[in-house]
Parts: sequence; structure tokens; C-alpha cells
Amino acid sequence: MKDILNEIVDWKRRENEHLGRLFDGRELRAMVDRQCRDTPPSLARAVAESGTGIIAEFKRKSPSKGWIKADGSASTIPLAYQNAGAAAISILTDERFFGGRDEYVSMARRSGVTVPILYKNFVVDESQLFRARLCGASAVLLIAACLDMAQCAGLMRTAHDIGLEVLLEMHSEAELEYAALGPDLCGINNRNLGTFNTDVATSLALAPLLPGDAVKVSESGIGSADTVAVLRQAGFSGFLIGESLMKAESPGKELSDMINRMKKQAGTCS
Ligand SMILES: O=P(O)(O)OC[C@@H](O)[C@@H](O)c1c[nH]c2ccccc12
Repeated sequence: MKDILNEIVDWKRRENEHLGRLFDGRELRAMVDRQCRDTPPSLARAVAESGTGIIAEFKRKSPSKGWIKADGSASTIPLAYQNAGAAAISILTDERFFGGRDEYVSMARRSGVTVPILYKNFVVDESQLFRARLCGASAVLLIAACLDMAQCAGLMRTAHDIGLEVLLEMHSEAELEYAALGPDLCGINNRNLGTFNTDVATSLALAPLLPGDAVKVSESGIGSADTVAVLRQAGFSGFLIGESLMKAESPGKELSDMINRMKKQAGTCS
């Protein structure tokens, strides 16, 4: 089977080259310096301090599932997530594989989303960081499997320089060494990006090996309040949830039902 991650990263490099002909990195950086004087809301704080810890994802399509919600609107769904109690929103901005766009972040902001927004893409080049900041994101995802340690450290430095936080995604014990770079949040992806299969056991196995003071986020394959409870018990304070919400007729309502179940469970425990 062809490794999907390799295919995506190859494409990303070509796409960056093409986009770089329209605006090069230096121009984008100058635009950031001129236009972005605000301090975006902190994803790490939102996750650590919110009651739910849920980062609800706007994802219209995926390589494993195809179209999940082709007509899903970035002007209504992220805001519905926020109203349902999401701590933060994740927005897929890759177009070819996930049906996303940078504009979806600005559309969500314009619709009234004030919680932190995670810019979700396969970042391999700093021009993507500038684009993330320009469209209104608070944080970017960096994926250990796409970057060597030096590249990852460099991108993290640039992200911090322009006021973005970093959620660093890891998937295997070998990748945990990247956590020493000091990201704002440490993510464990339950999905193998080679095959796209998910298994929450990945988070449970790796959590004890992460630095004790890391803000820990479990990503992918989370579909119920029970799973969130198990992950919370294992030390996670953030839960990145996409498909199980997006495939519902009303993603906002689905999230609100899940949060109600979480609250009921917390009530029975105390
Ligand atoms: O839809 P799910 O299984 O709830 O997963 C959400 C999110 O974790 C997933 O979209 C994701 C995690 N890391 C990524 C990296 C790139 C693209 C997508 C992802």
C-alpha cells in the first residue's frame, strides 16, 4: 500500500512552490509584521483550563473516508461547535486531500468564533506559518513524521516569533524525542498516517512517556464520552475530534449531546 503521508508531503512541497510564485516567504512575513498585531487566544490555556478540553474539527473530507460533509459551511459549523462548548476549533486547510482552505479560518472568525483556532495542514515550510497567522489562526499543527528534528525546531521558532502556538503531533515511541523541543501542546495521534487506521490504545501507551508538565492532546478516532473519560484518566486534557462530529447531520448538536454525556458522567463520579 502506498504510504498516504508520503504522497501528501510530496504534494505539499509542489503546492508551496506554486504558491511561492504568487507570494514569496519574505512578502508574506512582511504582511504578517504589518497586519497581525493582535495576540491570538492561547490554545494551550484553553485546553488546560476549559471544562471540556474538546478541540472540535471542521473537516469536510479525508483520504480514508472521502467526502464526509461536502456542503459543510465554515461560517456555521465552527460557530456551532463553540456554542456547544468546544474549548477550541481545528480547521483543516489542505484542499486536495481534506477539502479545506485557508479561507475557512477567516470565515470562522468572521462568523463570530473567538476561541482558539488550530490551523491544520501538513506544514513543511515557513510560508505556511505566515499564511496561518494571516488567516486568523492561534496555533499550527507540526507533525513529527513529516519533519526532521532540526526542521521542526526551526518551524517552531518561527511560529513562536509570529505569535502562533504549536501543537506537535507524535505517533510512536521513537517520535517522542521531539517533545524535548518544548511545543506548547503535545499531541498523540491515534491514527497511523501511513495506513490511516486509528487505535486509541496509542494514546494510552504513550501518555506516561511524555514530559509530566506537557499539555497532552489525544487526536483521532474519538467517538464517545466514554473514550474521552478513559483518555482524561490517562492524563490527557485535550481531545481532538473530527469525523464523529462531522458525519452527523448537525455537528454542533452532536457535540452538545457528547458534552452533556460527559457532564453526566462527571456528576456520577463525584
Ligand atoms: O476525524 P478524527 O478521527 O476525529 O480525527 C481528527 C484529527 O485528529 C485528524 O483529522 C488529524 C490528526 N492529525 C492530522 C494530521 C493531518 C490531517 C488530519 C489529522
